[in-house]
Amino acid sequence: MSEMPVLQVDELTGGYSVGRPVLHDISFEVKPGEMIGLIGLNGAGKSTTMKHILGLMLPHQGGIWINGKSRGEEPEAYQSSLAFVPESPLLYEELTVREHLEFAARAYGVEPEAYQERADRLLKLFRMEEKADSLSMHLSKGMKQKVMIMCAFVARPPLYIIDEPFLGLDPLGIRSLLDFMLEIKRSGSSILLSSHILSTIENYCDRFIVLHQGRVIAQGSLAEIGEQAKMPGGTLENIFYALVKDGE
Ligand SMILES: Nc1ncnc2c1ncn2[C@@H]1O[C@H](COP(=O)(O)OP(=O)(O)OP(=O)(O)O)[C@@H](O)[C@H]1O
Repeated sequence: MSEMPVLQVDELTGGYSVGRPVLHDISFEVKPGEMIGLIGLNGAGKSTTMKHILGLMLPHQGGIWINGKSRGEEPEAYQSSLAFVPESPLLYEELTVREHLEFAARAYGVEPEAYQERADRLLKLFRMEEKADSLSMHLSKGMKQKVMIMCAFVARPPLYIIDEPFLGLDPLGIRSLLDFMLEIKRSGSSILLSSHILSTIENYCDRFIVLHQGRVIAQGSLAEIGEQAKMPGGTLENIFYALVKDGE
């Protein structure tokens, strides 16, 4: 019997108004310990897919299950099974970095000891120790992005949804995030990651889902989508380019 997916998206049609879907018949799965790259041009539907998974938007058709449960069936279990890193940082200006981490830990019911250990580790990893007691309004753009990332990783849910996390991060921050995501994966959690920086994610994701104009036009490992694009052995960027050009 195959392993139960952490996330199952089945024939999802959805969007911002019922008569005008922007997602059409999207199906894919994320298995435990997998890192999946969701890639597509601007407006392809990556963030909209994520908003549906997060429960911020309701499917017009089809369904979404986390560990076999839909949001309608078990809203609390569903919601506590995922953590989200949004594309642009949303912080409370008058809270410090540490207060943000504490707030996130409390929201996810993280035990104080585990919180302390994780917060110290994350502050060190993202070189934010000196800023731990700074108000978020006094942080640089990249530092704000790091706070969002650290808040998500203070919790240990089975599924992380991460929307274009690299923008604004310096090269050390990008490397720290990639290495940390590998560690999270090894511990059994799964990651759905969207990014335009294809060369960065190429060697880190187990599989890719290529969205184009709200449809999945290819999915699989780099080798598999390379075959689908008739470009075996190609780089992710070349494969992606061939797929979307064909999809026009
Ligand atoms: N709040 C909104 N209301 C109506 N339409 C929207 C809204 N947000 C996005 N859309 C539309 O939905 C479609 C998919 O957009 P989405 O934001 O999911 O793309 P994306 O793949 O995340 O793009 P990007 O790479 O630019 O972040 C686009 O046609 C966009 O215009």
